[in-house]
Amino acid sequence: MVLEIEEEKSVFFTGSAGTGKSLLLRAIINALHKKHAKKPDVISVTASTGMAASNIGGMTIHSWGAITPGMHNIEKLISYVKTCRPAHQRWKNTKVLIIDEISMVDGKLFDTLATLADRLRKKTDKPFGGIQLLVTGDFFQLPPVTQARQEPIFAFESAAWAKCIDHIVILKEVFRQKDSHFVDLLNEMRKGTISQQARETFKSLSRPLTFNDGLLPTELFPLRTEVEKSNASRLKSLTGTSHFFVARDSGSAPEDKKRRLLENMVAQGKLELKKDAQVMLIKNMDENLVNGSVGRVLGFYTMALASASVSTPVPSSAGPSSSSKPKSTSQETAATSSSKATTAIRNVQVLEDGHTPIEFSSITSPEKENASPSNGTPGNAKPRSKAAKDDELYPLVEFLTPQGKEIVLIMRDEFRVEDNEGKLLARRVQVPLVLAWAMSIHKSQGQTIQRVKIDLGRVFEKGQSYVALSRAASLDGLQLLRFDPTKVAAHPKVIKWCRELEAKEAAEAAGTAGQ
Ligand SMILES: Nc1ncnc2c1ncn2[C@@H]1O[C@H](COP(=O)(O)OP(=O)(O)OP(=O)(O)O)[C@@H](O)[C@H]1O
Repeated sequence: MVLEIEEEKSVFFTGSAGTGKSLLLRAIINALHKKHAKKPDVISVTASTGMAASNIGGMTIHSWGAITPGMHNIEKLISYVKTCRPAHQRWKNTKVLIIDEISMVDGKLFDTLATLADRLRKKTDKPFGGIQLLVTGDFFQLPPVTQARQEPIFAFESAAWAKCIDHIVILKEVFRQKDSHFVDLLNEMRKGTISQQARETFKSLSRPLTFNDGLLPTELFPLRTEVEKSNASRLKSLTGTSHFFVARDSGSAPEDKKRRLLENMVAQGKLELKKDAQVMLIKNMDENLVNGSVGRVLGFYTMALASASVSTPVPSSAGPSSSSKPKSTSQETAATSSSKATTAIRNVQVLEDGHTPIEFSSITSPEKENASPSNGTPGNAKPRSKAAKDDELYPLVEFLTPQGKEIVLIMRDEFRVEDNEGKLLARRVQVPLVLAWAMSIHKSQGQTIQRVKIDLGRVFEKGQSYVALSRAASLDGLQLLRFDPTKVAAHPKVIKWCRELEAKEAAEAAGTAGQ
């Protein structure tokens, strides 16, 4: 595939859930940015949804191309693009266009993009105006959003697809799930041929999941209202004091538009948390702590106190101030700072009570926090001068990660919406957490979740079941209620397309072997 990309061919790489498409895409983007460091605007990074785009540091395909959703009149679209100078420049300057989560790109939109590229760029015989496409996603996952449950038209059905895509790569090895039995079950779902044995296994997953660390499986729902209801009732049942985090909002959009933009953000306007609340991180920090990591709130502490509780490694002379020993965490070293992660204090050490930060330094209470920590390495903390001023109490969260557990103080982070010209329309500064007893299947796409609960009785759209089930890292971490084989069926158009693709791949492989 590297060769094909270097030869400037347009490539679509796909594979079932967890085969590493996102990881590979990030590596490709990094390599391209390095290669074109002197002319970064020749690389355009986009995705079908805002969430997928933010995970790869890109923008939605609609924003990138200045496309008004639902508008298919090419002349009007061309006139509009020409009034948006940055978008027009992007159309003219881009050499490589990356599109992630292609399964949610409507076939008609794909044709529109191809026509716009032909019309807005210098004349060429090459398809898509000569732009090299690097496209990824899995058509067995969520389909394009349609009006009134109309039949979706997938990108592979568009006239432009066959002309533009030169090379298709199917990734085969699944990395998310280590258990080959689980991988086989998910593959049966993909193909729409679920054996009797697989049915029995799926049915047996209705048992309750219990863990002794207070973290419950995250329940995945098709609708946002169901998610909100479930999280609210769980939070209400906790007896602790509520801590409210009110977002600091700003931006230059007119008030009405700004309100709408802010309402659509994953980060909430008013986040209510309590000790023991189950939460999910909504920003990527590194490979270990990602958008989707689930944890439990241990308590609320200042940044200075948490900074004083980080140790690299635990200094022999500076043990905890009480006789209690540090509770072991999977990572005994403080995290190195990452340019993206500027709003958390990583690897906070706590006492044996499981929630109180150890004070390695001389700081003993929030009141004394102007003192500088002598031993602690404040992980990714902001400079001390800012810390001294910041006396807000932030949630200290114990996250469950693929490497074990990590305790982190989560501070405020920035969420932005910009227009086609890069102007800041809306900005929200908020703690990057949401309640995580429940979440929507839509938001879970792309994530790996250690513990998942799904009620298939609620699922109504093709692809939803596969996305939901394939988020689970293991069968041990999956609870499945009301299993119904008809609810896990993939879209027949996708099954047919995939069979043809695999048959073509097998024929090509046989041809190569026979030469
Ligand atoms: N080559 C690899 N070696 C080891 N682990 C990998 C590799 N590729 C991916 N992983 C891990 O497997 C998990 C799933 O990877 P990733 O999210 O990239 O898959 P995906 O194909 O994009 O999945 P989905 O379609 O469900 O979004 C991640 O935890 C990732 O770190």
